[in-house]
Amino acid sequence: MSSRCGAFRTCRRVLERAFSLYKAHSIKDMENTLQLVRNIIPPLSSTKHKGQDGRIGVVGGCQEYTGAPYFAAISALKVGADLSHVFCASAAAPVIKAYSPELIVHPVLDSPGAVHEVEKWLPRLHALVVGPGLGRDDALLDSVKGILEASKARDIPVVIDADGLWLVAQQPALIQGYRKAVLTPNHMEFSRLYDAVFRGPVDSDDRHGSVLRLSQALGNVTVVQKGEHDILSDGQQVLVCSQEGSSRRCGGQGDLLSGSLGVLVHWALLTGPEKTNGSSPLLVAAFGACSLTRQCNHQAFQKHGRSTTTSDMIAEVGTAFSKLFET
Ligand SMILES: NC(=O)C1=CN([C@@H]2O[C@H](COP(=O)(O)OP(=O)(O)OC[C@H]3O[C@@H](n4cnc5c(N)ncnc54)[C@H](OP(=O)(O)O)[C@@H]3O)[C@@H](O)[C@H]2O)[C@@H](O)CC1
Ligand SMILES: Nc1ncnc2c1ncn2[C@@H]1O[C@H](COP(=O)(O)OP(=O)(O)OP(=O)(O)O)[C@@H](O)[C@H]1O
Ligand SMILES: [Mg+2]
Repeated sequence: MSSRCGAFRTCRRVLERAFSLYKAHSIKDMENTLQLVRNIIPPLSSTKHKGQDGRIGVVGGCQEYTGAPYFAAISALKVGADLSHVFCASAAAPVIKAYSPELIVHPVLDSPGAVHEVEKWLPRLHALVVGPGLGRDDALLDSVKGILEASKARDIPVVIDADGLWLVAQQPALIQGYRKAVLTPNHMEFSRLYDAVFRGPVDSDDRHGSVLRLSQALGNVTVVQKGEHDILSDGQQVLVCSQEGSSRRCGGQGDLLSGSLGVLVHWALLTGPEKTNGSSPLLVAAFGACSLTRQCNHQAFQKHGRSTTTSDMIAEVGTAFSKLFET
């Protein structure tokens, strides 16, 4: 048998597995995957010290966008991280600090030594969320490139969202093959990434195939395409999250998702694949963050209807988490 033939068969097996999973993704499958999420959640215990359940860093926040990094960082805390840092441009720092005394805010991203300033903290961080409210200034993006390289060198998991995905679309090699990266594109961000990698437009009739292919082309980086249903793949499996949300599409929901995912990724990697039934821990973590965000949206909408905002959703994180994962 030629190696080309073997590769074709392997590829077909992966596709068949992925497609059968997609087709079979019923309420029962959702419940089974939620059970895997429950397995990665660390017990609350009086023997643990501060920091053990997660020290998360968010890289983002500039003059224009201060809400996005705040939403991501506060969501990480509300989900259960012990400490949440924000590394932002100096103009954003006082604003973010004023939103919350709970966040540790470093006004370093636009300083000449930005990479070094963030690198100093990396040994103390369990995961980074890169991109919410980062903006697209070339100098900031250049520093973020250095921060990503430094995180990879230390094997730190990274969730890449928003303008972090803009950077990855310019330079896919930055995360190529880094298995501890999760990308969380919205509709537009996914199209941009797909176009950058395949030099052609997405087939909008084949969302799950597109997500699977993008993950494979990037060397099995986990990809979460957000939308009416969230489609998740690690290049092997495709999962669909259809947890009931609402029709309210206020800005900032994606930031809640990426911040939550920062913590869940850390917990999932600590737990390991034995507890996720062979599925990738990162894929299970991503499914958890998608379900949680949508459940927060659902609960907030029941109370606030059309006036629902992301702050209302963040207020629901505790009860949504208990309902989904602690039943
Ligand atoms: N409070 C804050 O500080 C917040 C700050 N944020 C920060 O803003 C920065 C830019 O992020 P982003 O998401 O606006 O940029 P991007 O993905 O280029 O989208 C731009 C355009 O794409 C389109 N579009 C989007 N979805 C679509 C869909 N489903 N289907 C079809 N089209 C769709 C839509 O185009 P339009 O409809 O206007 O033509 C949209 O206007 C980033 O740093 C982020 O973190 C946010 O986090 C929010 C809270
Ligand atoms: N049409 C939809 N129906 C139901 N839920 C949706 C829909 N579109 C997005 N969502 C949910 O909203 C959340 C955020 O996805 P969205 O596509 O709005 O991200 P985003 O554009 O990055 O948000 P942000 O404004 O924070 O940047 C996800 O949990 C996703 O499942
Ligand atoms: Mg976004």
